[in-house]
Parts: sequence; C-alpha cells; structure tokens
Amino acid sequence: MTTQTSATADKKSTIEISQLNFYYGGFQGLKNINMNIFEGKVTAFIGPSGCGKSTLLRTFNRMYDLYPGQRAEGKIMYAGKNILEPGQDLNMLRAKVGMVFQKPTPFPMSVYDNIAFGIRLYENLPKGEMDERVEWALNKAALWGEVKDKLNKSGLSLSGGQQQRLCIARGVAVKPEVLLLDEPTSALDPISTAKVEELIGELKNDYTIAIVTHNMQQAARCSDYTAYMYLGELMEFGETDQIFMNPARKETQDYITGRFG
Ligand SMILES: Nc1ncnc2c1ncn2[C@@H]1O[C@H](COP(=O)(O)OP(=O)(O)OP(=O)(O)O)[C@@H](O)[C@H]1O
Repeated sequence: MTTQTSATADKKSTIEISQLNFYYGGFQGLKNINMNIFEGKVTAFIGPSGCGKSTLLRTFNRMYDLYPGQRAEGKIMYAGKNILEPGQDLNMLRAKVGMVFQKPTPFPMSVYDNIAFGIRLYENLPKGEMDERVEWALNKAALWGEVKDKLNKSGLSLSGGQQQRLCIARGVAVKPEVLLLDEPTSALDPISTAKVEELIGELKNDYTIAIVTHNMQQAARCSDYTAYMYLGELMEFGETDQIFMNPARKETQDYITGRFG
C-alpha cells in the first residue's frame, strides 16, 4: 500500500501508472504500482539495490520489450493511450520518452553524427537545419562550448562527463516530452555530476524528467517529487521536501537517514 500525500492530487500528469505489475519470467519485479509522473517536474526514484527502480523506469518507454520473457500488466497512460497495449508505435514512443543510461554510451562516430543519427531516424532535415538542431541540442545539454571545435572528432574521444552530456544531447535532439535518466551520474566525477545536476534543473523547463539515483543528496537537490521503492513496491510517494523532511513512513525515514541498507 503506497502512502501518497494530497499535494500530488491536483497536478497535471504526463504519465499515469495504475495497477502495474512486471515479471521477469516467473519473478515479479514490480507489484501493483500506482502513481503519476507530473508534467514539467523532476521525479526521483530511490530505494535499496534491487527494489525495482530501473525496472519501473524501463516500463515508461517499453524498453523491456527488447528482452524475451519480460512482461508488464496494468496501465501506463501516456498521450491518451495505454502504452502497454499491443499495436503501439514503439519507435515513436521511444522518441517521445527518451532514455539516458548509467554508463555513457556514445555511438562510435563523430560528435556531430552522434546527435544527427537519431534525428535522421525521424526527420529529413536539410543540412542547414540539421546543423542548427545539432547546435541547439548541444547547447541544451550545456556541451556546445566545449565541443563546437570538435564536431568531427569521435564521440568516444570526449571525457566521461562530456560523453554523458552528449548522450543527454542525443536524447534531447529528437525533441522528446519525457526524459528517463537511469543513474546518469554514477560513473561521473563530482564536477561532471554537478554539471549534469545543473542541467537537469534547466531541462525541466521543457521536459518531464524521471531519474533513478542512489544518491540521496542528488534526489533532494534535483527533484520535485520522490518515490521510495522497496522489494518491487512503491512504499511512499510525495513532494521531495516532504519525503526528506517529514516522511509518512518509518521505512522511508530509515532509508533516507542511512539506517537501512
Ligand atoms: N534481466 C533480469 N532477469 C531477472 N531478474 C531481473 C532482471 N533484471 C532485474 N531483475 C531483478 O528485478 C529486481 C529489480 O531490479 P532493478 O534493476 O529494477 O532494481 P534497482 O532498484 O534498479 O536496483 P539497482 O539500484 O541495484 O540498480 C531485482 O530483484 C533484480 O534481481
């Protein structure tokens, strides 16, 4: 049974999750999840290792569909449709609900093509417009200044922090509505982490963001809402300030104060 505060009741939702169950073969990874992801806000998912944070994030764009034996039941309403139903345009869904992974994963191609590649899958832009879009996306990811003279260099030649911002730029370039960030800073040094956190604060002006993090300070700093998960269940969900200052459940309190796990 999830504890939810009333402050979450009257906000506009981008994604509405109800009675969501998820299975890895015979193992149930998510149990009856009910929550909303609010428009233009950052929602952080926290909880001990293996509690289902990444599993939940991967249902929002049906990333799990790429793996046999994994299935979801219930409802995830996005743009007026239950995306779990058959017959969805998954390429379009993944363009609208983009994802950035824990480890930076640039393609083995130039910085420019790392951005242009994804755009070409969905749009046929003339060269001038493509150049503008690439610059726009790199600017959005706070990377343009550092790479504008290296656009033809390999994406793999950038530092880890720059590679992660390149991946964020790649996600932003196709103009998604939602960005899913799965521990986006866990492989980064503190300076790169601070840059990505600052970026998250700016990106939420244009996008709805869901982030999985092990870093309590990061969740407290970056998010508007926090969801605490445990053993595949959503234990508590509410405004970040309330979850951190005055959680309704003792389990949440124990986790965020480090008395658990
Ligand atoms: N491919 C898989 N096959 C079977 N079980 C899996 C698979 N991936 C994850 N699980 C199980 O599902 C549960 C949830 O895993 P998940 O990766 O979502 O947790 P998490 O909260 O993101 O953990 P972490 O913080 O360690 O990344 C765990 O018990 C895990 O062992």
